[in-house]
Amino acid sequence: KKYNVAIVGATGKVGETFLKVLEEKNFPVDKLYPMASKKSAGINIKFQGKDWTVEELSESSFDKDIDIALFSAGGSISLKYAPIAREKGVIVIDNSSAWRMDKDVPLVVPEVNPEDIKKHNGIIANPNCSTIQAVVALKPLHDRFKIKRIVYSTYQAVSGSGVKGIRDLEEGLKGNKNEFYPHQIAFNCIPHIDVFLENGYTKEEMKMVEETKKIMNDDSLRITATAVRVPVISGHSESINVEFEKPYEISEVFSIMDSAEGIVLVDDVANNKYPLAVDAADTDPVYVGRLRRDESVESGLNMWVVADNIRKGAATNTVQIAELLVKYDLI
Ligand SMILES: O=C(O)CCc1cccc(C(=O)O)c1C(=O)O
Repeated sequence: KKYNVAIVGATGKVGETFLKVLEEKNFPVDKLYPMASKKSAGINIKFQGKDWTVEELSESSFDKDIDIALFSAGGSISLKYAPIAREKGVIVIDNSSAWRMDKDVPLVVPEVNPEDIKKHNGIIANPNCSTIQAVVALKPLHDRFKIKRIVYSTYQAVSGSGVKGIRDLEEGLKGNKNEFYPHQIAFNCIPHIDVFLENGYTKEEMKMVEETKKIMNDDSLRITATAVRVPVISGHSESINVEFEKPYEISEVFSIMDSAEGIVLVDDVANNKYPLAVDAADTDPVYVGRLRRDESVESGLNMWVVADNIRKGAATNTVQIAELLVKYDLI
C-alpha cells in the first residue's frame, strides 16, 4: 500500500530533512503534497525521482486525499492547521511544541513509548529535539534501575534555530554583528533557548522537564534542566546526571547501553573515544559515553549524550512515527 503524504513547512530545515529521510527509508509515498508559505509557493521539489510543486498552505489544503501530514512550520501554524487536517481524516505528526502536552495527543519516541501511538485522535506530537535524545538514553536504565532524579545540562547546536541561527554563527565568526540571537554566539555560550518563563527557566528547559515525564509516563520523576546554545552547527550534546532508586554495577550499565535500540555506545576514554557532535552529524543514532558513577549520591550516574538535532531530534523521529502507523496498521 502507498500513502499520500503532506509536508507542511517543506522548504524549512526540518521539512527538507523529512524528504531526505522518507527517501532514505523508502517510505511508500504515492502522492507528495509539499506545502509552505506564499513566498515558497511554486518551488519545484525532486522526491523519489519525480517533480513536485510546493503549494501555499491554506484552509483548503487538506481537501484532497491525504493520509499523513508531517508538520514543521512553527507552533502557530500547527495550532491553526493541524485541527483542520485532522477534521479531513488526515493523521498529523506535529514537530512543534503546540500539541505536546495536550492529554489527547500522544508524545512519541518509537524506541521509548511506541504503544502510546495507538491512543492518537488524529494528532501525534514529535517531542523537542533535546528531549528525544535524552529519553532514548534514559529509558533502558529507567526500566532496569528506576530513575528518581535527572539533571540535564545541554549544549545545543545553532541549526536548532534554523537558517537564522546558522547565519548568526557564520557571520559572527567573520566578526559581523548578530541579528537573531540576543547576544553574539561566536566564541560564546548563551544560556537562553526559546523564551524565559515566570519561574526563571526557559521554555526549552521546561519542555525537557515536562516532556520527559510524559514520554516516560512517570510524573514522580524529579527533573531540572539548563539549556545552552553553543557555537556548533549540527548536533546537540548533553551532560545527563541521574539518580536511581536501585543500586547498580557500572558493567551492567555498559552492557545495557551497548545493546539498547537506537543507541551507539562510544566510551573508551583511554583512546579519547566519546560521543562528538561532528561524528553524530547527519546520522540517526543517539551516541552515549563518559559513563561513570556519581559518587556524591547513593546510586548516581553521569553520561554524555549526543545526537543530530535535525535528524533523530526531529525529522527521523517523525518518519519513524509514520512507520509505526503503518506497522500497527493505524493508517
Ligand atoms: O513556534 C515556533 O515558531 C517554533 C519554536 C521552536 C523552535 C525550535 C524547536 C522547537 C521545539 O520545541 O521542537 C520549537 C517549538 O516547537 O517550540
